Parts: sequence; structure tokens; C-alpha cells
Amino acid sequence: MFKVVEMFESINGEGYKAGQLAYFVRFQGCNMNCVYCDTKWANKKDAPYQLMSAQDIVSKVNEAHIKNVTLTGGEPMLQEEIEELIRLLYENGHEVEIETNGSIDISSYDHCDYRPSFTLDYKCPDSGMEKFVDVMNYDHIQEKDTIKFVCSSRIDLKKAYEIIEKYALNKKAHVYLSPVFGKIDPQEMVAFMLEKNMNDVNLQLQMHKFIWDPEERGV
Ligand SMILES: C[S@@+](CC[C@H](N)C(=O)[O-])C[C@H]1O[C@@H](n2cnc3c(N)ncnc32)[C@H](O)[C@@H]1O
Ligand SMILES: Nc1nc2[nH]cc(C(=O)O)c2c(=O)[nH]1
Ligand code: SF4
Ligand SMILES: [Mg+2]
Repeated sequence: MFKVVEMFESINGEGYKAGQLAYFVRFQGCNMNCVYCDTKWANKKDAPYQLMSAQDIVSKVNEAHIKNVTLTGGEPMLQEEIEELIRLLYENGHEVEIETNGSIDISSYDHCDYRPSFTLDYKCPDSGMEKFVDVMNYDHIQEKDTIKFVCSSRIDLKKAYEIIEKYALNKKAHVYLSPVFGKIDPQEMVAFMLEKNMNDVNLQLQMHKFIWDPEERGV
């Protein structure tokens, strides 16, 4: 069973499918506590959730007639039956994207025919969670995956640059830099990208926070 804190339809505000319609399923609980987390409410043990089976979730998703499904949280990879849910969504014709914090091994999906696209965060120094990132995952990323660096300072940007270079991430997958909302001027990020000649790297602002109130849930 899954602990679901919210389900909603919107446009995806992040990732390589930003701007496309997506159906979001947000799960309760996280094994990290990033300084900047915009869903701390969902991580709390006492966050109200609905207990749903994979079939319950898929039935609800199907009603929306939306192809793209984003599994997020909290940390979706902590849900024990997540692989079963991904398979069922795939069998129902959905394209599945998982937003994950990068601490959980994705290697079991290497040869799976319903492999989702992973958006893996590299948690930068200012998040306070960098030590939990599992860089072994970079041996298992594929072209349709995304590695994302959410930055709030030049220190974070420098670390993002080092990690992208060290693991040649921009040759293997999509790479995104995104500001911690309101904490760094995106102009500074562009200046840094120019300074380091960061080709094949995308800057992205969380689109939904410009369309709706940045504090609003379910959008
Ligand atoms: C809320 S997390 C949930 C999924 C997973 N736990 C993770 O961290 O990837 C989804 C995405 O939102 C990003 N995020 C969280 N708070 C943010 C903020 N204040 N500004 C920008 N991005 C943020 C995270 O870095 C992550 O890429
Ligand atoms: N519109 C919208 N797009 C998103 N893309 C990733 C989200 C997330 O919280 O993981 C998110 C979200 O919360 N809302
Ligand atoms: S890993 Fe994701 S959900 Fe967990 S605290 Fe960090 S940003 Fe929030
Ligand atoms: Mg979000």
C-alpha cells in the first residue's frame, strides 16, 4: 500500500517535460531534510495521507486521461511497492517520471522494460544533505534521465560544475541547474554557466511557482 498525500493534474513545472500536462502523485515521508525543501509538510510522519493500492492509484490516474505521470514526494523511492506501481502505469499506457533525491539505488531498473525516467537530484552543499548522495547511480543513468542540481550559492554552482565534469553527466543524460526558489538570482547562474562554458546544461526555473502562488499546493 502507498501513503499518498496529494494527487493532482497540472503542467510539469520541472524537468525535460516542463510545460507538458502531467498527473502528479505525491507520497508521504522522506529520508532527507534539505534546508530548502518546499514540501516539508509532506515529509512529516503525521502528514495526513490516504492509503492506496497500486491499482487504486492507477484507476485514479486513468480518469484524468493524461499520459505523463510524475511520482514525487517526499521520497517516492521509499515506497515499498513502487516498482509494481510503475509497471502498472506503464501497462496502462503512461509515461512515468520519478523525482528522486539520489540516495537510493536505481540499478535494479537497468534492464527492465517498463523503466521510468529518473530525475535524480545531486544534493549540493547548501542543502545539508550532500553526504547521502549515491554517485554509484551515475553508472546506471540513461539518456532519458535527468541529473538536477538545485543551487543557492556560488559554492553550490561550483560543486555542480565539478560533478558534471567528473562523471561526464551532460554526455549521458539531461542536466539541469535550478535555483532554490528566491535564494539566488538566476542571472548569477547564467553568468556562472558562461564563465565555465557549460554546454549541454539547462537552466530551469520552477514554472509552476510563476504561474501560481509559490506556496500553493496541488499545482
Ligand atoms: C520536493 S522534491 C521531491 C522528490 C525528491 N525527494 C527529490 O528531492 O528529488 C522535488 C524537486 O523539488 C526540488 N525542490 C525542493 N524545494 C525546492 C526549492 N525551494 N526550490 C527549488 N527546487 C526545490 C527538489 O530539489 C527536487 O528536485
Ligand atoms: N507543476 C508542478 N510541477 C512539478 N514538477 C515536479 C514537482 C515536484 O514537486 O516534484 C512539481 C510540482 O509540485 N508541481
Ligand atoms: S529529498 Fe526531496 S522531499 Fe526530501 S527533503 Fe529534500 S527536497 Fe524535500
Ligand atoms: Mg514541487
